[in-house]
Amino acid sequence: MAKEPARVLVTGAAGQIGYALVPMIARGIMLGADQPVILHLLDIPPAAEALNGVKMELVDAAFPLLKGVVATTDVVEACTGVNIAVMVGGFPRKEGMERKDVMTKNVSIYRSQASALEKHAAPNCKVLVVANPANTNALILKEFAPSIPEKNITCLTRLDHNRALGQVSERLNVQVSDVKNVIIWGNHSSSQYPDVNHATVKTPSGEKGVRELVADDAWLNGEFISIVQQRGAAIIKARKLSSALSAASSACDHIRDWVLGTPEGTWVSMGVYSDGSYDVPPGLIFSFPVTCQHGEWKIVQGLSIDEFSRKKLNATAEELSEEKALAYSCLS
Ligand SMILES: NC(=O)c1ccc[n+]([C@@H]2O[C@H](COP(=O)([O-])OP(=O)(O)OC[C@H]3O[C@@H](n4cnc5c(N)ncnc54)[C@H](O)[C@@H]3O)[C@@H](O)[C@H]2O)c1
Ligand SMILES: O=C(O)C[C@H](O)C(=O)O
Repeated sequence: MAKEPARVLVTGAAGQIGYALVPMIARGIMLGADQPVILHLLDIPPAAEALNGVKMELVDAAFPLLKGVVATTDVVEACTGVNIAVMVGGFPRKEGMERKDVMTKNVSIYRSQASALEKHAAPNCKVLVVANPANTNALILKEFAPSIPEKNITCLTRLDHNRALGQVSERLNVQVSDVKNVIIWGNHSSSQYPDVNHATVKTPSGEKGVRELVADDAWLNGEFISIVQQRGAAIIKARKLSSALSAASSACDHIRDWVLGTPEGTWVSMGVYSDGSYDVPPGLIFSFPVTCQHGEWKIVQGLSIDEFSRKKLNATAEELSEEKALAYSCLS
């Protein structure tokens, strides 16, 4: 029997990530090739005409899985009945700006959209915040939507995770699909810690550790980390726009794995509400290694953390605590 359509909200749908993301969702890349979808597209009134253009193109593409499009500038209409909410809407970082610069503009948006989601989304709606500062926007959303379970509110660090996989694959000249279990710890910012200590590569003679294969700790502890941390800025420098196709694709990866599960023996990175695992302060949205099953994520436990990693985890946690304080000061 055909599945009921899932309602998927994309905020900021007239923007560049939105434009890349909505056809991916309508093609089944996010929720599977057997899952019909109804897209809810939200943007602000100045973008209403462009948003309508996106809707026209979705109709023109005649996606078999797409069972309807609600394109609106009304947040209540946009949030009503949604099962998945991908929060892309906001003010993007421009060349030379730090994430903190966009904080004031974005936290007030996330506060008001939290209330709309809380009141009007479907029960058990899963939320992914993409807009920067992603971890802190997600935290604000959580704080102002207290009836949404905290496990349902996440932020995107899968793009950083995928970037780390990509860098290892380029360095070793192996297929990216053969690399797994990198970890992004912490903030989706330049303080994040891309960790390869538990990452492996599938080789003809079995799985081997990335550290062993790269055999260059100076590169792994230095340039590799900086490349991944600074990749967003490098894309902005090259395109004069922030990443869009890779962000959209990674948002699909995040939701697909969350809903449909991670492959056996593989973990992914997700920004989730900290329960104090790995001595990360509770009460932050922090990127951890997670596995997913039956629509629930679980932090991978028991990984060894050496002194180098400990310092990096502490630094990114500290930045997130500062962002949290700054966000609250912007709200008052
Ligand atoms: N977490 C990640 O990995 C990641 C990666 C890339 C970009 N980003 C962030 O994603 C966000 C979107 O990037 P983009 O390149 O698509 O930006 P964009 O400027 O092209 O699009 C943003 C859209 O949001 C809309 N918008 C603004 N305020 C809104 C509101 N209150 N409600 C609904 N829509 C609103 C704008 O009108 C615009 O259409 C930015 O914050 C960017 O920094 C995050
Ligand atoms: O760095 C940015 O602001 C853009 C985005 O978060 C990215 O990682 O590409």
